[in-house]
Formats: sequence, C-alpha cells, structure tokens
Amino acid sequence: MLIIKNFSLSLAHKTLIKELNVQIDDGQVVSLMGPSGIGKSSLLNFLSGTLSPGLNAQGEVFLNDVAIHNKTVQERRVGLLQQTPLLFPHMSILENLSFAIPAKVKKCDRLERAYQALERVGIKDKANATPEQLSGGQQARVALQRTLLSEPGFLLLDEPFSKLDPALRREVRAFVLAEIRKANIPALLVTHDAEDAKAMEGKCVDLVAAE
Ligand SMILES: Nc1ncnc2c1ncn2[C@@H]1O[C@H](COP(=O)(O)OP(=O)(O)OP(=O)(O)O)[C@@H](O)[C@H]1O
Repeated sequence: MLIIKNFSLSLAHKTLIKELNVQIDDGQVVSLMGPSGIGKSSLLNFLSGTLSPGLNAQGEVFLNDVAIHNKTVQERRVGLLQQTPLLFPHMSILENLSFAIPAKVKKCDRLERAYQALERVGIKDKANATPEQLSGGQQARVALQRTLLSEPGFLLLDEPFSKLDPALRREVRAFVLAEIRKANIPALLVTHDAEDAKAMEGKCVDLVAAE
C-alpha cells in the first residue's frame, strides 16, 4: 500500500498543491487529474525522488508502512511508465526485458522471466526485434513488462496512453490494469483524459489550484 500524507508543493512564493492525501491499495490504480501546471508531474518526481531543486515540496510517503520520502531513488523501488515507452533502441526486445531484471536473479531464471514477459505481450516471435520494429501498442506493453520485471514496490504512470490512437488506447489501458492487478502493487496515474481514469476503475482525485 502507498500512502501520500500532507503533500504540498510550492514554486517561489506560490502554493500549487496544498496538503494532498492519497492512499492506494495493492493492485489498485488511483488517477490524478488537474489543469496543466498544477504540479502533477512534480508530484510524481517527488514520489520517485527526482524533484528538481527549483520546486519546494513537503509531505510524507509510506510504502507498506515504511517511510520512503527520505530514501534514495534506488531504495524507493519505483517503477515508471511514461508517454514515450522507455526502451533502449539499440537492444533487442529480449535484451530490453532481461536488462530490467534485478542482478540477484540467477542467469537461467532471467531468461525464463524475460520470455514469460514476452509471452504476456503476445510477441514471442519478436524476441530479437528492436523496439522500432514494434507497433506503438506493443512498445507500450513491453515498457510495462520491463518496469514490472524490475520488481517495483509501486508504479507511477505519467500519461502512458496519451500517444496511442483510441482503439489501441482502450486495449493498452485494459492490459495495464490487468497487469497491475496481477502484480498486486499500488499505482498512481496522472492523466488529462477522464476516460483513462475511468478505465483504471479506481479512485479519481481532482487536483484544484490552492488559494
Ligand atoms: N525545475 C523547475 N523549476 C521551476 N519551476 C518548475 C520546474 N519544473 C516545473 N516547474 C513549474 O512547476 C509547475 C508545476 O509543473 P508540473 O510539470 O509538475 O505541472 P503538471 O501539472 O504536470 O503540468 P502538465 O499537465 O502541463 O504536464 C509549473 O508551473 C512549472 O512551470
């Protein structure tokens, strides 16, 4: 379970977000909607430990009752899915997947896990293809599998559907929700699209400008 407690964000002397509280259960996606510039991406950066020094953020974050807001990026065990799938262009799909698996996993298990992920995407025949040889929807699904293979404690989804056309968008949304439920980890989605939020079947939080 992920808990965000009393999160506030300000820029110079302007308060953008004031005392936001969110709780996300395992296997659940909470969606965050709000106008451009209110601080949605900054909240994700705060959660992942990558907030730029120009912004002032306060608040506490607990992952399974452990405070993580003072931990390093690596220690937070965060998985990130962005608008553009994060795949290494020079590596094959199988290599992209294997690369994400934690070093502690034995060599033979790594290959098996990477193939299982390929199978879930339904592209076992594309193991040796490069990312640019996949469709946008396939790339999005591989990027999700890659993130999940890294064994994150929670997921941050930063507009991951926005570049997909409507039919593909529906498919990828359903895939992402099913995989998050299977992985049984909490996820926070940032989106401008109410349909994205609805498709995640979880709570939707409206961010409004602080006075
Ligand atoms: N490094 C930075 N230094 C100073 N100000 C910043 C920095 N990064 C972002 N900002 C400002 O902080 C505010 C919040 O930005 P953020 O990108 O988090 O908003 P957002 O809600 O995600 O917007 P959008 O929906 O357009 O992506 C904006 O006013 C932005 O201009």
